[in-house]
Amino acid sequence: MLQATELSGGYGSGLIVRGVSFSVQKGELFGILGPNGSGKTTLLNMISGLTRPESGTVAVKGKMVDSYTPKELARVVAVLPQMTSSQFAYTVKETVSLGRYAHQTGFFKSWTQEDETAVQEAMKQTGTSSFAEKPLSALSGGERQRVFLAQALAQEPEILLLDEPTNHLDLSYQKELLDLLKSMTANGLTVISIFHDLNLSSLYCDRLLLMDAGQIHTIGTPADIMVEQHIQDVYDTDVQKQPHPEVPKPQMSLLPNMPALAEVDIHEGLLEHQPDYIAIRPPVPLKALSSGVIGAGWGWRSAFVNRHVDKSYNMEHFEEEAAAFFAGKGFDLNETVGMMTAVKMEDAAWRMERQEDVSVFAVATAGVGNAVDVTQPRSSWKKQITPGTINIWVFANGKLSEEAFVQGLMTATEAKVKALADAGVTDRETGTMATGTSTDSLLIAATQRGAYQQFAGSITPLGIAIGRAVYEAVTESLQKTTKRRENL
Ligand SMILES: Nc1ncnc2c1ncn2[C@@H]1O[C@H](COP(=O)(O)OP(=O)(O)OP(=O)(O)O)[C@@H](O)[C@H]1O
Repeated sequence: MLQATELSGGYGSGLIVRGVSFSVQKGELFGILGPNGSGKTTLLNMISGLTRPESGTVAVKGKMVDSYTPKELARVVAVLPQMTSSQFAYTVKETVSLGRYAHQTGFFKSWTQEDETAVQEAMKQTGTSSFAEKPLSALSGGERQRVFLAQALAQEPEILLLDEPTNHLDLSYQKELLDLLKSMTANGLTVISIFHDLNLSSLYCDRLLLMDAGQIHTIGTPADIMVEQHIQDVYDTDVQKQPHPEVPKPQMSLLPNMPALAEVDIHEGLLEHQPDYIAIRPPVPLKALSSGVIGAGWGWRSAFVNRHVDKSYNMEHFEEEAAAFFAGKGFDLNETVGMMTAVKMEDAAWRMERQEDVSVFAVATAGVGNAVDVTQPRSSWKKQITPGTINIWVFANGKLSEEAFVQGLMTATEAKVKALADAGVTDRETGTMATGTSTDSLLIAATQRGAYQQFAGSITPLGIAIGRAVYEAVTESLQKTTKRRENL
């Protein structure tokens, strides 16, 4: 649809854009990224024919841009116009109607039904119909931006060129505009747009071109561009990549400059003992990965609670009931990991283990009424879920990689299984050694301060500390719950 070949040029002396070549296919949403002054607008102006390149060519639908008459080109390529104050006296509809000039023919340039339909449709698509008769001067910056988009759409182009179209738009209009562009590209419109927001461009664009000092740094899919090193090289800024929670597109988070943080230790002294729960409210939020009833998954958490419930506890609506309980005790549900167990809180056990430059504080409540050997065949859903469970908390006093978090979960699980084996716990249904219970829960939380721990496998300092602390805490809690059962 559009082919740029060896484009170079600028303003008078000196080249701003140097040797840029790329092609855009029909129906693509193609993003141009790059720092301030890297030449994005200059490149877009060359594509639209506004600026003549010093050398190189732009072909639109196989024909050189400079061989189109302005009107011919305007029927194919629309540019989101830049706002000027002289336009403020026009109404919204008049402004949008200007987009039709390329389609008007004949000396008197009469307004046809087709023109009217295109204008109405463009206003509808951009949500500007309701203020059609208002002057532009009476609109907010975001509303004006949408009016100019409507003007470009009224042109009914095949290629739409946009320079930071989400400028001035609030979150919901940014999404609406990009959803609209995406649906229009699905219907064959080709969109080439400059973006400043890396994450939005990664979410919506099919391909991206990353400019650096007038040249192409990288061109490719969002996954090709959203590489920490590329972004750091071009923007000279520290970023960290993570997956979008729902869409397979990478996202970048800025890493602010932070003062060196004082080390914090999670230890026994922080344990809060209540008759029906134990809790830790650490002095700083901890980065956590858990399977808690509340606060599962990744998050920064400022409270950890393990709550005792009776064996007859109705599990049917346990999520709502648990949320109400934790909130009632003053825990912020957005920042809390909450677990539940039939184990009495007096039977909780904990252990601190230090290994080289890292320490681990583990807390366990180990009830094995529902002990299961996961390696045995069985029907997949239990007849009756009862709250008999092993809940394990692993607090690591160190800075953990994501790899270490995942390995930490493995190491803690291995330690739990060994504790069960050594205690001779069996699966009642199969008579074989139990590997856990039917509803075990696990948390690993780290201060993210202190020595960096890349790994938490079984022979690393962190892994050894986790293995020892979890084994001892689970074993002691098992002894306590077993004793309580025997005394009944
Ligand atoms: N009309 C002009 N005359 C002279 N120099 C210009 C003109 N417009 C831009 N420049 C210069 O060209 C360089 C690239 O500008 P351009 O606007 O293309 O960058 P950009 O990547 O779009 O930047 P931004 O992200 O800030 O919008 C800048 O150094 C700028 O000062």
